[in-house]
Amino acid sequence: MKRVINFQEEDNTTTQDLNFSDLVQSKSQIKERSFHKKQKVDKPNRAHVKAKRKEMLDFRKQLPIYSGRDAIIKAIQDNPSVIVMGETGSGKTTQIPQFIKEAGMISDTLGGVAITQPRRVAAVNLAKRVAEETVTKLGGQVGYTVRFDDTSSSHTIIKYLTDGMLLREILSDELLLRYKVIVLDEAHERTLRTDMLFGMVKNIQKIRHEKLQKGEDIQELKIVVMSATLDAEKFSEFFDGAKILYVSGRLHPVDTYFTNEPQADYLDATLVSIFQIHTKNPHGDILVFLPGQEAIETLTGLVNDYAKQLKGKQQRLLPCPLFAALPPSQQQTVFNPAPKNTRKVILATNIAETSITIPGIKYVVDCGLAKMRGFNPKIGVESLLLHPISKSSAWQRTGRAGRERAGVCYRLYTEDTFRDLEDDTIPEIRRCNLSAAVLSLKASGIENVLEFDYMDRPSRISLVRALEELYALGAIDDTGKLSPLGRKMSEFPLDPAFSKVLIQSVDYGCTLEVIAIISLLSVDTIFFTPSDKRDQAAEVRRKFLHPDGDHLTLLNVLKGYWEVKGDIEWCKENFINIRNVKIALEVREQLVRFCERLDIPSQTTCGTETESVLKCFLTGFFQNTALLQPDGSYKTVTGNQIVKIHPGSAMFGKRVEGIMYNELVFTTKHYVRGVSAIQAAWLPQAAPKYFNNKTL
Ligand SMILES: Nc1ncnc2c1ncn2[C@@H]1O[C@H](COP(=O)(O)OP(=O)(O)OP(=O)(O)O)[C@@H](O)[C@H]1O
Repeated sequence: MKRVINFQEEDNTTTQDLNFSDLVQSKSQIKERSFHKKQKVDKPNRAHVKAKRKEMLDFRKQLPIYSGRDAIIKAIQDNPSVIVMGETGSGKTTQIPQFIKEAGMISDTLGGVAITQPRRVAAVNLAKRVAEETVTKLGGQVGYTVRFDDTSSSHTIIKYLTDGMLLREILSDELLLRYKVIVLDEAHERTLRTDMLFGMVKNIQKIRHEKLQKGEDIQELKIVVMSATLDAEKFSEFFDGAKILYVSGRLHPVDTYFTNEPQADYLDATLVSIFQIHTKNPHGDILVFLPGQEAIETLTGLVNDYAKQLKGKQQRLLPCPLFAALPPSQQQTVFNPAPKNTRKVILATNIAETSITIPGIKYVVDCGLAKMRGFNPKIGVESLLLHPISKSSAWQRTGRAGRERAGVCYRLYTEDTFRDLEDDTIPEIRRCNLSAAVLSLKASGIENVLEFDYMDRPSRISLVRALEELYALGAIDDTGKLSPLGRKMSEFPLDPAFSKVLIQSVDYGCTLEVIAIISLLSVDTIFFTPSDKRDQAAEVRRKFLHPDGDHLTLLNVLKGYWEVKGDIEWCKENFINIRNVKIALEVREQLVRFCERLDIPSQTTCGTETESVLKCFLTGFFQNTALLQPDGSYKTVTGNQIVKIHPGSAMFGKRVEGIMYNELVFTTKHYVRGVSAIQAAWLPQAAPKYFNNKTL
């Protein structure tokens, strides 16, 4: 190891103060009564089930939230909306839905409870846990629904689902009649979808109330908003003066340490901390928060290398990556217990930041950084930059320890740095491209998106830009109404431009190619470029390069991969990132299934007519184009921005009449990625309405 990091214990008076006042502590008066079972249990299992129920009930009773059970039930019964603030791990997400059920507020006839989560991995694992606590089969009383995976059934009355899935359900059940209670969990995250749900669910509650007043046979909708770290007053105000409940206490303590000095290199600091914990601290798995996939992969390699050098009778150290692009089956493996004599070190992005309990975790290492998406609506440039996290994120990260036993959190920044952090992360709705959100609002019947009830209103220019983009894509008509094409686009779990390309691919006869390319573009990169072998990797990969650019180059790699049936040695020799190719192939399968469901023939192929593929992509990306200037630079058709082709592109250093790109990202310069050659004459064909009045 190169060096040691000195940590300083936190100053309890300043950093532990989360303002959890107004304790809900009255002892539960309600007798447990609601573990009635639906499924048949064989006789020999009865004793086991009974014992399991008792064990689970005993566990639940220890959770801080359990003592506030009566007060929580009463608040939900007496108020249309309730905000619940409770420390991480206090039991909000797993217990409140069970309390609601035990109080008889939900049933097959009254409607169930939906609990939204910003991330699928949380929805899946919470449903599994609550099924275990209720000693029922997953998919019975308790289930989950996430993209491409639904374990809920007609008997499910406690359903965990991603915010995106609830938005999708509104498309087919506009008053969410299947639910009596909607729980919006981890509200502090302020994802774009959760923010849209705030306004939509509030509106649905109002409509249901009005209908009830008119004597219609309908249930009031109850709304519960939960988090450990949110501005409760602000939420209460938005939800018409919702009652606020504070739940104090956590199950196990977490000691928090800061570094004495700022750390110049967060990767190095993380590596040193992992080994310090591993060599000096008692047993317990480690959860490390890192900003992105690249950092995770680098560190996985480094941990493996250094672990081999450990002397003596050390436990093994097993790095386990966890990031959104990993296939769900691989994500699930971090929840498995570590093999004997092994310490797991989970290297995760902020997908592990909220809601989840990873068994075995005792130590959390927080590098204090996250990659944040930004969007400049004036020029349509997205950015993905490294940012310090907010205090709220830091507390959530800390809260992943102390869930099964006492824990320790090492923050790789100083206490002064922590004090200077923003309280909350800026809501996504204020910093993202809104075209997908606006399409979704329109599809759920909200005509005037400018006047929608936003908790934090996005800038007018972002909304107008999104409307313009959707109009140009043909998703909305001259009057702003959703077109039949727009409705179809809203059914896809893709950005609007990609959905349009996929729908158009039928006319261009290249759906097979388009699905493959979209899948390959969905991962960071399918190439593997070690820093010490850059030139060798570039040389070896020349054989895949297609003269027309990245889209067809990706297809060439996939063809090569299929020819050798995904041979590992072939991938190594050719510097192909086998794991990312596999992830892309899973996405591909999902998209094929999606097309089948929407009656889109997914097998049409243009064979060697590759021009069709590029023309087809242009129907979605005609605004992401740039033309060659006399001085050799490229200037965007929309926005007149000078852009550079990313060095990793097949088009790098080439001069062609025009280029189309999938992404324009600002990192150190305005770089375009996913680039292919086009002809200016193709543009009016791809988007006649848009280019009608433009001179190219
Ligand atoms: N999958 C699991 N395996 C083991 N224990 C679990 C699991 N899920 C939850 N628990 C236990 O239940 C407790 C309560 O978890 P729950 O998710 O309900 O808390 P929470 O208040 O919603 O936390 P957060 O704010 O972090 O989402 C945890 O602290 C942990 O002890």
